[in-house]
Amino acid sequence: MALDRNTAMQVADVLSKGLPYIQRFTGKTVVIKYGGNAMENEDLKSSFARDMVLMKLVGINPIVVHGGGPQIGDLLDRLNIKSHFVNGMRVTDSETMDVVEMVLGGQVNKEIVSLINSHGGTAMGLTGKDGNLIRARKLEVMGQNDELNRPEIIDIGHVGEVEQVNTKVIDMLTHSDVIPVIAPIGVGPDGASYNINADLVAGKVAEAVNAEKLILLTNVSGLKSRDDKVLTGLTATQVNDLIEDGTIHGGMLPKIRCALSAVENGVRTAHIIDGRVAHATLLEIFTDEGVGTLISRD
Ligand SMILES: Nc1ncnc2c1ncn2[C@@H]1O[C@H](COP(=O)(O)OP(=O)(O)O)[C@@H](O)[C@H]1O
Ligand SMILES: CC(=O)N[C@@H](CCC(=O)OP(=O)(O)O)C(=O)O
Repeated sequence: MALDRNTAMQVADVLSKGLPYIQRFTGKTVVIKYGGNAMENEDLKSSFARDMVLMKLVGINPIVVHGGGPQIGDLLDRLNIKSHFVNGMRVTDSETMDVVEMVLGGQVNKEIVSLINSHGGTAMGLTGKDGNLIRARKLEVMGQNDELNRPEIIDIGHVGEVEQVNTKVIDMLTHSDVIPVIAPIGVGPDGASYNINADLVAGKVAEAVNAEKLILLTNVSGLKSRDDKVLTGLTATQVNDLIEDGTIHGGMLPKIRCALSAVENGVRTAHIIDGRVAHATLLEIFTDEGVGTLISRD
């Protein structure tokens, strides 16, 4: 059906307003951490997939790193396997690692790949094991030994941190028309699998590819002040102050830490945005206002 003249003018106006952003970001790489709420609702899923396809078509290179904590939790429940977290990391024994690998590398990764492809893109899914994309080492977590009243390293199993990202594999894909979709599983020197927090992987991938932006989709409207207002623009020093005075805590802490590390290691800006808003990624890239918190170097 043809658009009426007014609507057609509005469409032309919106497209034309996107021009400066397309000019600024074409040829640049943007790493997007996708997870949480944005992955559980059909409309949000398809708006995310369309955003990735559109970005690619206007010359931006999107790289998707996904989570899937709730999906791992669901399958563990169905299998009657208990799961708990230390410092925001899932304690991962061998049995849990098998489930993590099945859910992240199989179910969630392939769902995102086919979602993007069904909207006209060409996405390819990888775990950190494919092409040795994410080399990992065991993560050492400090805890308190109450009996001896001193800190000690707690063994949380097959949980890793990123040692190195093989950018050759990513370059191969981004220089073609392919959108890489990465599951946060790392590989150790002996070929073992490591379960890695998806925010950490997104941050390290963004650093390794010198991304223009790291975008972390989450379930709040952005980084908030003590009186619950979204803080729209912050420098690294301001973020450090908010960590020190306790304004940032819980699940936001690891997210913010990897955003900070990213901007301090070459990524131009990091964005914490609301994954519950349709087309959140597009709004963040193609408008000045954005939809969350922008963190930049000092
Ligand atoms: N200053 C803050 N601003 C916003 N959220 C915060 C802040 N401090 C702590 N949080 C908490 O961090 C949560 C986001 O982290 P998390 O639940 O781990 O996100 P995700 O599941 O998207 O990775 C928010 O829902 C909120 O409860
Ligand atoms: C070590 C660790 O905790 N790994 C995460 C990996 C998935 C993830 O990070 O998913 P979200 O981003 O959706 O939370 C986990 O097992 O849940």
